[in-house]
Amino acid sequence: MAVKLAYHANCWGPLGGNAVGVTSVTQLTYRTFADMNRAFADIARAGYEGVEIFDGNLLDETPADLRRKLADAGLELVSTYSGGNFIFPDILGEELARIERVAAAAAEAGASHYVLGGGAKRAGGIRDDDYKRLGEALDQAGEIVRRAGLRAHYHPHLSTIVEGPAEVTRVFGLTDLDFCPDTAHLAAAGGDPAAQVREFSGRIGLVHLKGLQREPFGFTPLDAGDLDNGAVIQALKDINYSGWVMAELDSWPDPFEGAARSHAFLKRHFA
Ligand SMILES: O=C1C[C@@H](O)[C@H](O)[C@@H](O)C1=O
Repeated sequence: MAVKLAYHANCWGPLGGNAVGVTSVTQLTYRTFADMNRAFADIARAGYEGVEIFDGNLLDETPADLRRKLADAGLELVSTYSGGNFIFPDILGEELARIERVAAAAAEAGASHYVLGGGAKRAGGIRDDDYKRLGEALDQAGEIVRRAGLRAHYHPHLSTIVEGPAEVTRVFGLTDLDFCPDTAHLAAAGGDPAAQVREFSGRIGLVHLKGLQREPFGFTPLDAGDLDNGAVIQALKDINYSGWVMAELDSWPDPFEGAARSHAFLKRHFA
């Protein structure tokens, strides 16, 4: 099994959104408020070959500058990540325009994957046809991403309408997109990430792994917390997964130390 190890650059500062997006949804990118040079240097020093960055950080600079910066650090841009509401027809065109802009920049910067999260929860609660709207929007986004030359993946996420295992199974019956399992989000929502890897064995082209501590709630490096990421890696081996494995950790007191610990864990389990 050939896997390559990558790390998300979201751990070197607070996570947030582009403030202009408060009044213009087409500008509503995700971002990490951090020195990306430091993030890239630490990720490479921890032993990873690739990196994922949020769409907002991607659009901060020209694709050529980003490519140069990553090459200097010895890293490959694997993927970018965008969130979206995806269930409101009035703003969907704006969200898709953003995805088109981001996909073009990501492709030019050398990325091969695009991760999408989201599906908004309404003030009045989830409506049954929100899942159909989400599935259709994801397929449209997927087509845009494919045209740019990237592979699109949907990433279930806490606080969206796709959290628990029944919702995960439902949405993948409504979209053709690949499944990007995020072990901590799936487990926190009551799922069994190893079982979900097996359930969607033919549809996984990128994986997000992080540790989860249930009490008090928090994400951890892969060698800590209550979630058995070793069992998930065994499931990936059993389905002959090959490709990028992306470790991540939204925040950690010493981001380099967190990245290095997860790298050691991955090396041990994929050996
Ligand atoms: O998809 C994600 C985006 C962010 O909410 C966060 O960095 C991370 O936990 C995640 O999985």
